[in-house]
Amino acid sequence: MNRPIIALTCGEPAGIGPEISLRAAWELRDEVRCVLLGDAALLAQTAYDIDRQMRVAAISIQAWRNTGLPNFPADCLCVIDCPAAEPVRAGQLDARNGRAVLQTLDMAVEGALNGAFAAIVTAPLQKSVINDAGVAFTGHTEYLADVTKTPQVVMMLAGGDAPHLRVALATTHLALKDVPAAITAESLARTLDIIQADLQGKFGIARPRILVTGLNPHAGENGYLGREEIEVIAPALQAAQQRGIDARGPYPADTLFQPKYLEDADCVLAMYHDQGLPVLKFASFGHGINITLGLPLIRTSVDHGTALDLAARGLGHADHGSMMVAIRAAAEMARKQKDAQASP
Ligand SMILES: NC(=O)c1ccc[n+]([C@@H]2O[C@H](COP(=O)([O-])OP(=O)(O)OC[C@H]3O[C@@H](n4cnc5c(N)ncnc54)[C@H](O)[C@@H]3O)[C@@H](O)[C@H]2O)c1
Ligand SMILES: N[C@H](C(=O)O)[C@H](O)COP(=O)(O)O
Repeated sequence: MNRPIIALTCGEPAGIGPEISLRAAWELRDEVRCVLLGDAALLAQTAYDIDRQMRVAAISIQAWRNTGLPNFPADCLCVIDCPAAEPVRAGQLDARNGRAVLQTLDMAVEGALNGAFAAIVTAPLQKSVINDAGVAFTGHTEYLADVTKTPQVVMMLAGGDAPHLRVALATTHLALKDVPAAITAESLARTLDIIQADLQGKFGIARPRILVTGLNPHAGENGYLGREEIEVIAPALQAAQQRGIDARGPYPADTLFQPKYLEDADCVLAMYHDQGLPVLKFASFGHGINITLGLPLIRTSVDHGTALDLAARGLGHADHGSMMVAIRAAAEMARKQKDAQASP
């Protein structure tokens, strides 16, 4: 079988990222060739502690750049070594290791853009640690947009028991007080264009149906509870419809998430992080995934964070289900994108 090569960044080394990355990569080794990016010594020790059968072999960044990936057998996971600056203690954050985490992302992007990797899958990192290391950072989503020089991207989570529950966000990691000003006709137009293009190109949905929430309670109650729906969102939806996008709304967010609406939709566009994601995570925490739309590469991630509480208790407490789904989804998106490019 022709296994796609996927870069798997192992995230915060003191969290559950190394463990769930190894477990998922190992279980999926017949379907996908995962290349792990992280501290090689930590990953080798973690692999040994999980399962003595699990084999990992590491190469340096320089060796990878000079000669590419070695031809390891399928039962040996490849690691590109991005060494932590300081010894890692499970469950204990150390800002001195923050830059090594960013290095894993940089290497994954480099490989995805030069064609070495079909996609990137990211294990969770601790956003505060990157900031404590001296780098302003709000999330993978924004960082990947920055390093690939992409002016706008869209965060979308997928999962849940309803078929195809996908929730995209009009704003990402933004303080609540800054949300209204960030929602403009222009930003909504770009967001809807990105959702349409990626649901077509990476998910194979010919004419995506997008349901859009309002910003205010009861979608503004005809202007009595806020005017963003009347002044910004509805006009943006009309303009999108004229561009051939099937976007409907704005609907009250509190009642939109029920099967009779969702059955007729490929994606819900919510206005901000905690308007859309609690619904998705309530429906599917542990087997949902996070996808960045609009990038010049494929990136998926898990639906959970670093779970330092579990990492501190040792191996065997974290569920790697979301990581399995994220890897499989990335491989599938890579296949769909390749097919779409082959038949314009
Ligand atoms: N993709 C990412 O990089 C990503 C995603 C979400 C959160 N985060 C970051 O993670 C850090 C911690 O965030 P948090 O505490 O809000 O959320 P969290 O997801 O780390 O933890 C919330 C709860 O869920 C549990 N949990 C999380 N993952 C689990 C798993 N795989 N199996 C079993 N239980 C699991 C934890 O034990 C905890 O009780 C923050 O810095 C946050 O920004 C990163
Ligand atoms: N917003 C995401 C979530 O709640 O799951 C999470 O913070 C990760 O975001 P990035 O992929 O941008 O790091």
